[in-house]
Amino acid sequence: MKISKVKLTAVGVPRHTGFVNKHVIVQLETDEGAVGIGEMSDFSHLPRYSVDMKDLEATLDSILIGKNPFDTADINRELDLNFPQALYYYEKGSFIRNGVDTALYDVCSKFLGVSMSDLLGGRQREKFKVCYPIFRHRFIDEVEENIEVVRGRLEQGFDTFRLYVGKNVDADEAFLDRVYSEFGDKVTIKSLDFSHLLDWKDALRATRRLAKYRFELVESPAYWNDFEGLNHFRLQCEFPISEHVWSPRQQYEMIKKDSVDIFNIAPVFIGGLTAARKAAYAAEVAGKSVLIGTTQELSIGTSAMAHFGSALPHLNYTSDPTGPELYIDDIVTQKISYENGYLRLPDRNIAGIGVDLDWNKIEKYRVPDLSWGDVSVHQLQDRTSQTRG
Ligand SMILES: O=C(O)C(=O)C[C@@H](O)[C@H](O)C(=O)O
Ligand SMILES: [Mg+2]
Ligand SMILES: [Mg+2]
Repeated sequence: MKISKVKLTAVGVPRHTGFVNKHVIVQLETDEGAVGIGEMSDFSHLPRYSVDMKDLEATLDSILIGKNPFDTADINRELDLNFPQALYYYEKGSFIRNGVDTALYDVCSKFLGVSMSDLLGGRQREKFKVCYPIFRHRFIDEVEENIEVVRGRLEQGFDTFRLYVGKNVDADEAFLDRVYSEFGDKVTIKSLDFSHLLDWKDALRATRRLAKYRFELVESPAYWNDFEGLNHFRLQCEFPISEHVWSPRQQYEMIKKDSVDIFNIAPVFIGGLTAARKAAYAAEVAGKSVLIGTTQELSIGTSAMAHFGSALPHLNYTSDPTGPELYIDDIVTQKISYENGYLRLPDRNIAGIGVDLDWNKIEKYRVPDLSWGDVSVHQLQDRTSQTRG
């Protein structure tokens, strides 16, 4: 089997918060007729550093056409050379590599007539627990809006939430207080996520202040790539620490400096399923736990993560992929499904990734390019369409 064509299509899909995220759908056509799909998810991070779609399609054509899609190691090596790791969380080269790598696994599993999970280690589970995000409070009056989100999602079966914190700790505290007084044991707060906004000492002060409330772990409580800072935090904090993995080098440093307890692994941030599997094996060798993170993918990206997560032996904490619930719509015929707060894998009898493109939806949300108008830092950090300063 040989790759004969690469097609990229950009879509802009709004979230319930009003914020529109742009994603690129990848189609890899082959001379055998099988077509693989993938998703380069959420280009809204760093919007002013924009990728030219035409140019990218031509580059991928030149790398991929004529290649056997089963040569995932060789193709990933070449993608790595063209879109190298940059030791940065939101590096767009990783998003690009991820979209292509997903499509490779999809086309190979479709060709073989097996579920994508069968190429990723098989299935230890048919579903795994996920949590719903509560985006960062800037103003105290956002607390009630977010309590409303908890109320609504709880009714849908999501009983576990994660909270972005660190910008207005009074509001963070007020939110936790309201959550536990209204919902008590019905609700679990999985994590406080500082998103690298604070120096580790400031993050430690805020964590100590919020520690009277129940939560399971603390994420990204230091500036990015501050491996020693994370280690200092970890040794002084009773909660397990998680950090996203965005390059093999960064993961190596975190292992060497004993910076974390849990690696938050998302294929989009490490550049593909192949890279994510390596990161998961490295975590296992180092004796660390894993959870699956997210950039808030649509159903294609989320399905790929469901397959990836099905085989992980040390998926010990609640994971994050809830994108299909955050967006007002999707671009597949049948969305990936959630049940009582669990992400369900597509049926094992379905060959490939388990979701199909819906071209009516794609036409509805199609955008010509990945460029952005004016967006504020707050809108980007807080994933909202609100322009309040
Ligand atoms: O755990 C995280 O950190 C995220 O989920 C990052 C978010 O910014 C996410 O990528 C989003 O787009 O909401
Ligand atoms: Mg995070
Ligand atoms: Mg994102």
